[in-house]
Amino acid sequence: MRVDIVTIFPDFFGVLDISLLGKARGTGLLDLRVHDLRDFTHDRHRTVDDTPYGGGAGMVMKPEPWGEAIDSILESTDAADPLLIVPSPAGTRFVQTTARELAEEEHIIFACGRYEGIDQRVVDHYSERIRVELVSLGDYVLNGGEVAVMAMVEAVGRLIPGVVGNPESLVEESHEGALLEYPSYTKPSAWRGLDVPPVLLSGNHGAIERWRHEQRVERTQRVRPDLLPPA
Ligand SMILES: Nc1ncccc1[N+](=O)[O-]
Repeated sequence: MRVDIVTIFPDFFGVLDISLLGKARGTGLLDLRVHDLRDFTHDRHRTVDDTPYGGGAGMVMKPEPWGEAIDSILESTDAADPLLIVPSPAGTRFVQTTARELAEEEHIIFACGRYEGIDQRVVDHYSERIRVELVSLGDYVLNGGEVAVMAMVEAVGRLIPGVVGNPESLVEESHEGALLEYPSYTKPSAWRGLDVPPVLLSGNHGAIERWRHEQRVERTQRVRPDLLPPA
């Protein structure tokens, strides 16, 4: 999979050189490229935004640099059907099924805009040429799309076959099914007066599986009843 990120804060994504995603980049499983939007400006101040037509607070990102940046990426891709994702609070909610769907994509371009947004014509122009999706990480306000893209790249990247060593560890996770995951324990069996639930030390795999399922149901009912199928 190829992923291009366009941002005015390219250094923000330096952290993607480490850990699992860093390894995936090294082995070619993930071709991640970060672009500085200001490299697609031509004025001395490398201007990327301006005041909004119609008035109002904040600044809006100018369409021209975005057009040049996205055109340059599209001109360099082998993908038949690249997807442009614009993180936005006005987008559809990013959930685990979104991550799974995106993990099947050949080429994703992430456009990190400021919260005030990118000139609407960028979305309108590219919607005529490729798939464009506004995606929201959650109902809160960030100053820009970078944090959202970091989360999305991690959630998607770890699902790419070969990125996570043991695919088994991807299965019993929160949000894979409707239920949240069960609590986990490791050595020592006693810590600060707290013991590991004895069933987990019993070696009785049937009992352990039953206990784990009960824990998932109880936790989901307590924390996220909205995830449970209607009774
Ligand atoms: N919540 C957000 N706020 C600003 C930009 C992007 C956002 N998001 O969720 O993708």
